Amino acid sequence: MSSLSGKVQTVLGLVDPDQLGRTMTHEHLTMTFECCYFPPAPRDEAVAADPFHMRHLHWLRQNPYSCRQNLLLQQETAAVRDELLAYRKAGGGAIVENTTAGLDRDLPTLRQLAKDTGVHIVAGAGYYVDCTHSEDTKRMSVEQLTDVIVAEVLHGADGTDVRCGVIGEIGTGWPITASETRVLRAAAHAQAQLGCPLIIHPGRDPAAPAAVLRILQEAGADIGKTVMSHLDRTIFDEAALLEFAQMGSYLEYDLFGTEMLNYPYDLKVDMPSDSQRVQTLAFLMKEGYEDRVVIAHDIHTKNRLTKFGGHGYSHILNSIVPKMLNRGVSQQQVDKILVDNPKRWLTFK
Ligand SMILES: CC(=O)NCCS(=O)(=O)O
Repeated sequence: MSSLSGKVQTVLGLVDPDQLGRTMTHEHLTMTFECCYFPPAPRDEAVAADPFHMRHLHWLRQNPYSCRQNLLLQQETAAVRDELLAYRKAGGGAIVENTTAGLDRDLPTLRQLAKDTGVHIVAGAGYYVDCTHSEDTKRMSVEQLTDVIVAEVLHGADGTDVRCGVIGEIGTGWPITASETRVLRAAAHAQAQLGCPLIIHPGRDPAAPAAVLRILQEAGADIGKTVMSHLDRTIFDEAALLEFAQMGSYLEYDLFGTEMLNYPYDLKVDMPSDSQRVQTLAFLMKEGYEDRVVIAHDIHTKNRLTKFGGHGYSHILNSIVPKMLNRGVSQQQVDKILVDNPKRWLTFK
């Protein structure tokens, strides 16, 4: 049994799991998403160069990845601080900050935000998707990658003494690359050593989540202590969702607040509305998965902050929870989704 056993590791140190309260399991507070810039249509180039005006709000919400400035969330720390204070007022207690290597993780800023706001912040260890892996990362063996991830949890990451409390989001695309497979195996080995929570960003294909879990399983991961993110843009068919759910990971719906007609990374995808997300949660409750569901907003662009007319980090607490209750999800189930499931997942074995 390690000294972390029975505790949650935040950027300010170990805490008792009961201290977390309502927890968003997938957010970003400071990061860059430049790796996923998607050039605008030629007719939109002028708007994309300067979109932060009321008259462009609709365009920005529909095309968040086509404006370079919008991808620099790390420029908005003061606004994020205000948002976290509002999140606490709305009844929020904790946030899992999923920024890993490749997205400009900034642990000193996370520590300062936790001090300034009183929100418990859990930071992520490991690597994002292949296109962000450095040449060094691509050359590393599974054992070397495992050592890095373990050190990020036990000693601190990026040359700081700020320790990560979760592995991930570990990024994968579709098909899964050789480098991503090595990182997945390393994440599994590190999780097996540490007994810690793990969270995955799957590729954009309905087969991707199960393919990732199979790699993790073979490498000795604890699937019951693993969150599969972004299911709202990945698995649409109910039978396929139930088949995936049987593999035993946590099921994460984490794009609350994102409503767009054309999802640029895969035009075949119809991005669901928040109402459809709530319907899916109600379906999973009916099917008996109340102990396996977690939710969040995955804020990763500026336009989603209230400063820029977005929904902010309190949207779920202020607007989605009432909708869930109105659609047949019980208060006890809401509490499981927001408090009990994140707490169980985040507690080291
Ligand atoms: C930061 C991040 O990876 N967000 C997910 C965006 S996606 O469009 O759902 O892949």
